[in-house]
Order: sequence, then C-alpha cells, then structure tokens
Amino acid sequence: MSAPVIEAEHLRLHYPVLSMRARSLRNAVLNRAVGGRLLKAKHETVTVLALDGISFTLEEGDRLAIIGPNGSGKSTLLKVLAGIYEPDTGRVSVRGKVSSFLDLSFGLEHEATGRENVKTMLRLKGLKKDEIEARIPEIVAFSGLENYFELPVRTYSSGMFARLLFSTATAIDTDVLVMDEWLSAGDAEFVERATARMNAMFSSARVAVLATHNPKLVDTVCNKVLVLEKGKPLYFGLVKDSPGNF
Ligand SMILES: Nc1ncnc2c1ncn2[C@@H]1O[C@H](COP(=O)(O)OP(=O)(O)OP(=O)(O)O)[C@@H](O)[C@H]1O
Repeated sequence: MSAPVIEAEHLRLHYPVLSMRARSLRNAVLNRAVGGRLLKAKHETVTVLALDGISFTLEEGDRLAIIGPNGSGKSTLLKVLAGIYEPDTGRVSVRGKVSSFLDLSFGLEHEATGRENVKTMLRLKGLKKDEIEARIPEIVAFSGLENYFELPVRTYSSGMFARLLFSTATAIDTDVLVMDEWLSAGDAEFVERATARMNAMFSSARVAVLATHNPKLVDTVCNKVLVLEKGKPLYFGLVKDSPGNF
C-alpha cells in the first residue's frame, strides 16, 4: 500500500486571545484594586484551545468532511493542513501540492488591475513567469470579466471579485484540496459553471478535505468524516459507519 497522503498526529493549537496588556483599562482598575500586584502578570496571555488532540490519516482517494458546531475548530484545522498555522504540538505531514482557497485574496491590491492581481496571486502560489502567462487566457475566459480584467479591482462588484478569485484559485493544479465550505459565487450562470469546476477539482484531487455544515455534501461527496466538538475529535472514520446524522 502507498504512503498516506495526509498524516496528522496529536495536533494541539492555542490562540492567544487577550494579553493582560490588551486588557489595559480593566487592568488599570484591577491593578489599583489589588494594589499593583497585577504588574507581575503583564506578560501573561489568555488563550483558547482551538485544537485538542486531533489525529487522522488520509489515503489516496479519500474525501474527508470536517463537521462540528460553530467554533469547534474546523477552519483552524484546515489552516494547519494548509501550512498557514503551525500547531503548538503534534505533527502534520502532507505529501503533495496543497491548494487551500483559504487565503484567496491574500496579497490583493485594490488599485491594481485584475490581470496584475492574478499574476501576483499566482506568483504567491509559487508559479513561475511562463506558467503564469500560460494560465492567464483560461482565467480570463472562465471569469467572463472581459474588459474589466484590465481595470483596477476597486471598480469591481462583489460578484466580479468572486469571479476573479475563483477563476484564479481553480486554475492551479493540485494534489490536496483543502476547502472551507463549497465555493460558489456570482450570478446563476457563473455558479453553474463554478459548481461543475468544483466537482471536477474535488474528484480529481488525490485527497480532498472539506469543512462543512451541509449534511448533504457529507453524504454525497465524502467517504470519511471527522466530527469536532470544542476542538476535540468525537469521531473519525467512514461516513457510512459514523454514528448520527449530519
Ligand atoms: N484568530 C483567532 N484568534 C483567537 N481565537 C480564535 C481565532 N480564530 C478562531 N478562534 C477561536 O478558536 C476556536 C475555533 O475556531 P474555528 O474558526 O476554527 O471554528 P470553526 O469550527 O471553523 O467555526 P465556524 O463553523 O463558526 O466557522 C473558537 O473558539 C474561536 O473563537
């Protein structure tokens, strides 16, 4: 059997939420009340434990749904898988090129044109100049932006913006697809084409991971599920063997 595509072992991650310094007004009042003793705690940070002991392995062909209530750690786990966040402890190894769609508009410049922004986004994804040039005609065509492609993105409607980001993000070859909800954006005509493209990408990736609140997607496009609650794993395994309905 070939090596797993994703191995996550005992992942834990805390977010710093409030430093004692950030609570300065409350601090000042408190500090006076306790006669200055709070100063001793000035470097302390209040944290939230967003991931607590997450382990799983995904093989070639697996389609994982991550489900759980708001704040259960889904997006945080996706960011760890995409290499955006480092876990505090534990280890994640991903074999292959990851497309995450989580940081789509990262680096976007509002005064720059659609074309210039596409180049920047692809460069940030690690593509070389000739690879970028080769992809642009298809991105222009799929986005349907026509002349708007040459205008600053500050002139775009939100639908146009979504077209630009989606067309660019899905123009990149990927081994491992990591998504926060199913991407679809824009007007009805574009949503139809975008959905078809998402389906194709989702089924052609070696491994795909989707965080979702949509039970229908879990049943129809995924074979495995990880159920999170307050950052802890409640269940990981095959959708067909999982307890409860989504
Ligand atoms: N940047 C941040 N700073 C501090 N705390 C954060 C940050 N991002 C998330 N959290 C906290 O971490 C926990 C997990 O959040 P996360 O966004 O991963 O949950 P989620 O399951 O994706 O939620 P949702 O379904 O609402 O998108 C929550 O308690 C949240 O408040």
